[in-house]
Amino acid sequence: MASPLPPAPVGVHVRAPAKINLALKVGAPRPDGYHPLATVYHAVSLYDDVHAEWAEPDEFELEASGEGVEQVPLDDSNLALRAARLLARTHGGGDRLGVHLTIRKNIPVAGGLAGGSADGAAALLACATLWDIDLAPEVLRHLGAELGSDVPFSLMGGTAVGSGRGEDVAPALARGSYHWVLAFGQEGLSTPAVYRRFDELNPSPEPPEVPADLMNALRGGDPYELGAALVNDLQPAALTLRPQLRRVLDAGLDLGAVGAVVSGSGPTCAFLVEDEEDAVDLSIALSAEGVARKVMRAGGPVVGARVVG
Ligand SMILES: C[C@@](CO)(OP(=O)(O)O)[C@H](O)COP(=O)(O)OP(=O)(O)OC[C@H]1O[C@@H](n2ccc(N)nc2=O)[C@H](O)[C@@H]1O
Ligand SMILES: Nc1ncnc2c1ncn2[C@@H]1O[C@H](COP(=O)(O)OP(=O)(O)O)[C@@H](O)[C@H]1O
Repeated sequence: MASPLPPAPVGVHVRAPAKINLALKVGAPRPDGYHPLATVYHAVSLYDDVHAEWAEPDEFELEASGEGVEQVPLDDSNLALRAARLLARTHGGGDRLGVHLTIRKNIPVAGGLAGGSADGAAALLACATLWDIDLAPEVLRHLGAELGSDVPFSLMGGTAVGSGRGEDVAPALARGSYHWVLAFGQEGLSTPAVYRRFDELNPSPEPPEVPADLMNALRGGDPYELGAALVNDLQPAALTLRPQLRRVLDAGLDLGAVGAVVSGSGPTCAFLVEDEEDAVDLSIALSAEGVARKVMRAGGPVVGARVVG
């Protein structure tokens, strides 16, 4: 007797990574209010998971659980729901599609780690797979840019240079893998508020450029060079809004990190160390200092949003 066919998949599971900005250079606001950026994104091994399952036609449903879930909007402003609706509207071919999305969060909300963007990217890919909509990666990234400036990078992953408002991404020439320790803040920071404070602190910033020393360090793959080259123009703004972050950064450096930087608009602080052993040591020591809500290890670069299983 022929063996029975495997059951049809009932859903799609996509995993998408957090990012840190190894460099974040910011210019003066454009007429549309966005700031021109020259940034180097780096995807790290801290992930949100999104499951997509069929729902009734025109039904778009969402549930969420995990880290910081009480701060995740469950209405139409959620980036995963927005992604599903955008894809259905633009590439659904007039079909009455529907989806039930389940988000499992590990990336802290409003942490400067692009957790919402990861969910948006994951939902785009999960729905495209579920609904059998075959799109080229650049088309998916183009759709992602409509959701948020960081979403195209969440799809791409790796280490990449971001320009425009951050949505134009191109893989960076980078060697090696890096060990990070991440220190989460007590409360999130609002990205628009940090950009506004940047404007107050920098009335006429230079046009942003990716720092040559950082690109050289990435080409060489040396953590010490990379540690010395980490830079974030939003860091002074984040520090004036959250002065206690200075203590976190200093504690990590005193305890042996080879580099320290606030990730994006903060408040997560990212520490670079030489190897896995140093990452274990630093994460234990930093936890014992009691300066952060939670301390985690992560490696990078990792791939962008991917279907799992
Ligand atoms: C600061 C960065 C650095 O990678 O990351 P996070 O700290 O949020 O993770 C990003 O620029 C955040 O990107 P993202 O969170 O996707 O922002 P968007 O949804 O596009 O925009 C939210 C708001 O941030 C401000 N914004 C964002 C991007 C940009 N280049 N200039 C801006 O001024 C605007 O006030 C905008 O209304
Ligand atoms: N799926 C989502 N997960 C987290 N936040 C989301 C999501 N969808 C929309 N948001 C909104 O996006 C804001 C920024 O969240 P997030 O992407 O986690 O931080 P950041 O922009 O600092 O990287 C949150 O405060 C929340 O209001």
